Amino acid sequence: MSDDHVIEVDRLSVAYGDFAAVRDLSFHVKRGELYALLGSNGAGKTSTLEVVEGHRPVTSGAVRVFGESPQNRSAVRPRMGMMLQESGFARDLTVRDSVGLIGALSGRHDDLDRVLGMAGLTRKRDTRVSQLSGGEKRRLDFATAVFGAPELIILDEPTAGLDIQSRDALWAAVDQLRDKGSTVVLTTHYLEEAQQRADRVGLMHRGTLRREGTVEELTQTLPSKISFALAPGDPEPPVLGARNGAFHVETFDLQGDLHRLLDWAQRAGVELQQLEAGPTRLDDVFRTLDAAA
Ligand SMILES: Nc1ncnc2c1ncn2[C@@H]1O[C@H](COP(=O)(O)OP(=O)(O)OP(=O)(O)O)[C@@H](O)[C@H]1O
Repeated sequence: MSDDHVIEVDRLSVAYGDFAAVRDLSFHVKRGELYALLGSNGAGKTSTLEVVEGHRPVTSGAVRVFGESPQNRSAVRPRMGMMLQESGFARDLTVRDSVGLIGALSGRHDDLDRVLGMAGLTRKRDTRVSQLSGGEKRRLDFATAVFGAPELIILDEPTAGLDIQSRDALWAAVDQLRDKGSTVVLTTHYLEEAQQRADRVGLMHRGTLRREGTVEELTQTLPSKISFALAPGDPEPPVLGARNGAFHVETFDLQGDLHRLLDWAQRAGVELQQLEAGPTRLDDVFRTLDAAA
C-alpha cells in the first residue's frame, strides 16, 4: 500500500450476469481525506462500495483497503465502519443492543452512551428497531458505522430521509471524526453536501469514472451565473441573456461583471430584483455529464 492511500481501486469491473454495472474504474482515496463518489442513479456507486466493503467480489481488477483485500475481514473490519444503504438489524433488538452487537462484531471499543448521544438516539436507546422511524433507523446505521471511531468510514447516502437537524448533527459528528484523522468516503445525491465538504470528488456515470478532482478543479471549466429581474419600463442593462423579463448571465469573470452590473444599476437608479450571483456548482458539472451521455 502506498503509505497515504487507504483505498486503492484499480481497473475495477463489477458485472451482474451480462450487465456491466462498473467498468474499468480506478480511483485512490488518501488517508484523512473526504472523498465523494457521486453519480446519477444506477451509476455504479453502491456496487463499487460493496466491493470496497468486502460484500461483493470483483469481476475483474483489483481493490485494496489498507493494502489488504477487502475480503480479508479480520484485517480490514476493525479499521472500517460502514453505513450501507440498507441495514440488516434484527427487528426485535433494542437500539442500545444493536449498536452494542455491531460494535462488538467490529472489534472496536467505545462508550455506548456517547455513541448513542452523538447519533441523537439517547431517548430511543430502549426502543426496538421495528418501532423506529425511517430517519431514526438511518441514525442507528450511522451510530454503528462510527462506533469506535474507525480509521475509515464509508457513508452511502447517509443523510437520505434525515431532517435538517439530524443532518447538521450527523455532519458535526463526521467533522469531529475527521479532526481525529478518520478517512471518509461518501456517496450522496445532495450535491451541496459534497460541494461543502469533499476534498476530492469522483463523478461516475453509467459505470465509469467521468471526472475526478477538487470541487474547484471540476467547476472551473464552467461559467458562473448572475440572474436578476427588472421592473417594466426600466432601461436595458449592459448584459445579454434576457428571458421572460428575467436576466441570466453566464460569465468567467463573476466579480468583474457583477461590479459592472451594480455600477450600471446605481448610475441608472434601477433596482436589480431577485439578484443572485454565485460560482458554478457541482450540480452544473453533473448536468454536463448527462448531456454528454
Ligand atoms: N444485484 C443486482 N443484480 C442485477 N443488477 C444490479 C444489482 N445491483 C445493482 N444492479 C444494477 O447495477 C447498476 C448500478 O447499481 P448501483 O446500485 O451500484 O448504482 P448507484 O450508483 O449506487 O445508484 P443509486 O444512486 O440509484 O443508489 C444499476 O443499473 C442496477 O440496476
